Amino acid sequence: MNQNDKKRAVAEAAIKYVEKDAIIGVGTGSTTNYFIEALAPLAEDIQGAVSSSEASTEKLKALGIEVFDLNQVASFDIYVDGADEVNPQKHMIKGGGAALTREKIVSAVAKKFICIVDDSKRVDVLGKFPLPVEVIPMARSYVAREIVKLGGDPVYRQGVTTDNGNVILDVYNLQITDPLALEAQLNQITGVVTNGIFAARAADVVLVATDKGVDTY
Ligand SMILES: O=C(CO)[C@H](O)[C@H](O)COP(=O)(O)O
Repeated sequence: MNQNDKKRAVAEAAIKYVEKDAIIGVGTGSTTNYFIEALAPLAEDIQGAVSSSEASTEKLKALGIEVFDLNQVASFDIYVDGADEVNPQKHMIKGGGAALTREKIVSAVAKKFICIVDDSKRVDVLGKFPLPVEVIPMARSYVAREIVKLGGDPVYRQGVTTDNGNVILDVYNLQITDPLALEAQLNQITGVVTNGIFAARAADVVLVATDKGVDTY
């Protein structure tokens, strides 16, 4: 099975968590795009979605799925999203698609985070994938210097502006042995909007597509 087949398989497996009349939290990225496709036949059965990016919003609306403003929704059951890495504790690195801040906000409101990945994303220790950090543009160089003091190598993601009008620093060479602590520490740097470690809000369920099928943990 190639990687796209695995992404499709794991996205389809997440459909079993979608209940009638539910509002579904929807992430961003190529795996999530397969989930959005799989949601299409259920458009009439669900109330709608809350979305973590302009890109996903556009796709959901094109399928006739209503997209609610998060401020109109006090609570909803599931948030479905991909990840760039996930460890056995269900901590993740996210933000390869630059949507990390809205992903963190929408997933914070969801009762259950369902992470959908192919097996290339499974790791023991987070940090091989460069950690995305969303930064207020005028703070970019300051934040980069502070990250160097923490042992990381930040690289400005050229040509990318987030949906919130900010920039991304991708931080290389971090061995993230304490994801909770590093997530909090990075968020303390003035000018950081958020970082792509999802440990304070880990996944509740991880679905992993392998050659043998979809595992759940
Ligand atoms: O965090 C994300 C976007 O900001 C994505 O979930 C992550 O990058 C995985 O993407 P893909 O499913 O395309 O591999």
